[in-house]
Amino acid sequence: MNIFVINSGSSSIKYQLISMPEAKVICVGMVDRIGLEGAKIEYKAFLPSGEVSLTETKRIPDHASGLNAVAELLTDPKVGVISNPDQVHIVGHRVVHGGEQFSKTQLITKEAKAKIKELFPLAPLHNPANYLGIEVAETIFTNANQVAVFDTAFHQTMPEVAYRMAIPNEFYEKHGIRAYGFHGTSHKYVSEQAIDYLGKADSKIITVHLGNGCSMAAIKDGKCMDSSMGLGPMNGLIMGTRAGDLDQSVIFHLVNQLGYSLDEVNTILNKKSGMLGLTGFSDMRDIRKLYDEGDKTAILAYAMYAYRIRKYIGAFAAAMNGLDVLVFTAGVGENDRLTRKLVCQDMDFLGIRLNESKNEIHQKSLHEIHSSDSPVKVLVIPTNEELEIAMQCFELIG
Ligand SMILES: Nc1ncnc2c1ncn2[C@@H]1O[C@H](COP(=O)(O)OP(=O)(O)O)[C@@H](O)[C@H]1O
Ligand SMILES: CC(=O)OP(=O)(O)O
Ligand SMILES: [Mg+2]
Repeated sequence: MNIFVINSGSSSIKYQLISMPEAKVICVGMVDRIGLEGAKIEYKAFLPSGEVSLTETKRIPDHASGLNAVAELLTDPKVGVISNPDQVHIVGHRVVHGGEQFSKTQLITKEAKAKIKELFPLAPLHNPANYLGIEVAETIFTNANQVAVFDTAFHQTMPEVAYRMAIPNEFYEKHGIRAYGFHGTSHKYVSEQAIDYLGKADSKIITVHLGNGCSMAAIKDGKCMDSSMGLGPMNGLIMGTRAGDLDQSVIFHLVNQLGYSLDEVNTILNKKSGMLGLTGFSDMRDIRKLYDEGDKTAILAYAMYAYRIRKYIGAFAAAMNGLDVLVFTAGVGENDRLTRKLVCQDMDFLGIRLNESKNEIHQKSLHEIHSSDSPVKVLVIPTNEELEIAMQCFELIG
């Protein structure tokens, strides 16, 4: 059974065609910089005759043209992996916000689509792009089942004490204002990998997902107990372009004293803050270069980025009354040794002892980076949201 997974973001589409149940990747790629100068499509296919990789730079005005271009590559007589779209049996979509309506993977029906649309205001950077991905996929893969896998679903086990906010009850009861948590597919995938690796289902785990968006989860006995993200994917950690936790009075000050509109404040906090606001760059590789040159803004930004993560480690260890495993994942977590080193420094009181030379070795698979006497295991685990989505689709329909 062929499952085509679409991870549709605000300016990119990541995709994989996976054959299940053997979890064999048939092709993988990404459409980047949609609607911007220098848009490109990356495509890598594993054909019986060998591997084919190509990058096409072309105008991609919107998600629809991006997905159509990918579908053309999939069925291309030379580099394609299928002869027509009907050879895709399921299309699995990452949908970021599922609210309280969706705590599980869901077949996409008319009603489900309407509910996903209702959630646009809660994840304005993500859900509209996810929705568009569904609409376009329905026109290309007309005979496939369309399935939604929600970022919020894994976090639905959080206890009320963690997800409720101390504002008047009616806002929760009538309007669903509460913490939801995001990147759940990734937190679920890496925590299950950690449990399998250690052979201990009743572990107390903290997963640290550091990509463009960053979040942490507290996971006890395989269940999510808390998340650093809230109503939308904005708060908690310092991210590429998002501020994370912020004193609410900053918003009122920006509006009432400095004259910004609420829309402008939203753009500032979502797109112009975080590492970008502090250093002028959102990509950690650029910031690392500045850091190595001794740039003071980069040194401070790195210190703040790590400090925020450290505070959440303390909080989540307290929430679970202990900690067995700390997991780093996603682009920064898997690759940036400096971040891991700064996070784990002086965490001895919690039982976290990093082995600095192990931390420096780059490996593309699950590996340990703690010292042999460390009570807490520290693991780097590559995430694979696309594979997790394919597995959940297969479980639902296959
Ligand atoms: N070798 C590396 N060293 C440091 N940071 C890296 C490296 N590779 C990727 N990254 C970081 O990972 C981020 C993207 O992570 P990713 O998980 O792909 O995010 P997203 O899914 O949110 O787009 C980039 O912005 C970059 O900062
Ligand atoms: C939920 C979220 O922040 O997603 P991303 O990291 O893909 O922006
Ligand atoms: Mg991601």
